[in-house]
Amino acid sequence: MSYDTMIRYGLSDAMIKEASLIEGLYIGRVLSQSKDVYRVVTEKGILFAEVSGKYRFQTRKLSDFPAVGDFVMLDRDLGDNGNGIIHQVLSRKSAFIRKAAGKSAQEQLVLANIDTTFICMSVNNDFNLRRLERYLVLVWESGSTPVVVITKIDLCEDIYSKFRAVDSVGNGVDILGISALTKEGFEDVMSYITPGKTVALLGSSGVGKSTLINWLTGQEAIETQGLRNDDRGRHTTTRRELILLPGGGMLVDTPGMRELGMWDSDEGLDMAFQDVEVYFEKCRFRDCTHTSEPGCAIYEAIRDGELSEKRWQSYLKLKTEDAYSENRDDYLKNKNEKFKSISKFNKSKHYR
Ligand SMILES: Nc1nc2c(ncn2[C@@H]2O[C@H](COP(=O)(O)OP(=O)(O)OP(=O)(O)O)[C@@H](O)[C@H]2O)c(=O)[nH]1
Ligand SMILES: [Zn+2]
Repeated sequence: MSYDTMIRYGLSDAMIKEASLIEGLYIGRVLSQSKDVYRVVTEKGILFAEVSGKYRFQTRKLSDFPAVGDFVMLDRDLGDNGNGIIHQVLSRKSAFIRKAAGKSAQEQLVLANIDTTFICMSVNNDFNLRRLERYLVLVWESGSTPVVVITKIDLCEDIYSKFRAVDSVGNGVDILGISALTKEGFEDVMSYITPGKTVALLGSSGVGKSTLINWLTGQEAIETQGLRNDDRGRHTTTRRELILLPGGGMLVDTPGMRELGMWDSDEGLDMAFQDVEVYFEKCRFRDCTHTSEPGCAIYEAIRDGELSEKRWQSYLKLKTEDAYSENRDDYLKNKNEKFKSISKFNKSKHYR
């Protein structure tokens, strides 16, 4: 079977392998969702679909239901004879989960299979390192890789200082500067949105996410180009919808941080605060609580100005809220390769 279209939409070898074990069904990817109805792209076109009755009945956790970005197994690949039926969701490589207060069974999937998440922050009043730290944890937790995108750099005289500030909390994540006005940074952004890759945009209202999407899509989303479109009536692009760019990569807007809720384990936090945690093993006592013990490396680092008191307070605050990430090793491996090319731009153009 040929999967050319689906591969353009990010279908991985692992997913093809997983799907090959399931007989008589077709692969699709969820582009958008409206209540229980999913808009799904398949090898042959775009159709609407719903989960099967059995699926609905057997699924205990909300987050096991399909969401935007999921690859699903359907009973058909064209919508000529009514809505398709989704029987299965293929294993996710990353997932943004909305934490509901209380029971984990109520956790809801917001976005799946995101490769890179652009944390967008503008140079003006939106610029806030404490919030950025939270975003970083949230993204690590999802299993996708964060990239900090500083927007509206045309409004800032000293972009170098912004880069350094972000770098002080980013622990080596890639940092880009863009301006929709001067068209700066386009290539750097596009270097992440390559064929088969899915990039999500995260950031507060007004930082320029829609502007960036319009800029990258050249005003018009072309996801239906070369495909049958079984949509009745005209399709207009809405929030939280996968958009296929002319060059082959995909883009999706996310709801704000508040809508995504908080987190519930530790790994994302560890990843985002490596610069803090490096001191822990230097404390004199193995079980140091970093409060009043003699020989506490955290205390000494703050005293000597190596670690900022604010940074430590952020860590403590977020630690109680917890975080999670599974892709730490992958990231570190990739980063070393990617860093060579990307940071060249940042370092040469903005840092110095
Ligand atoms: N100077 C300048 N203004 C920009 C730039 N990008 C966006 N803006 C302006 O910032 C404002 C907000 O941009 P949007 O793209 O709507 O921001 P958003 O993040 O999509 O905001 P929400 O739709 O509320 O989520 C608009 O007035 C844009 O014209 C930029 O690069 N430079
Ligand atoms: Zn200590």
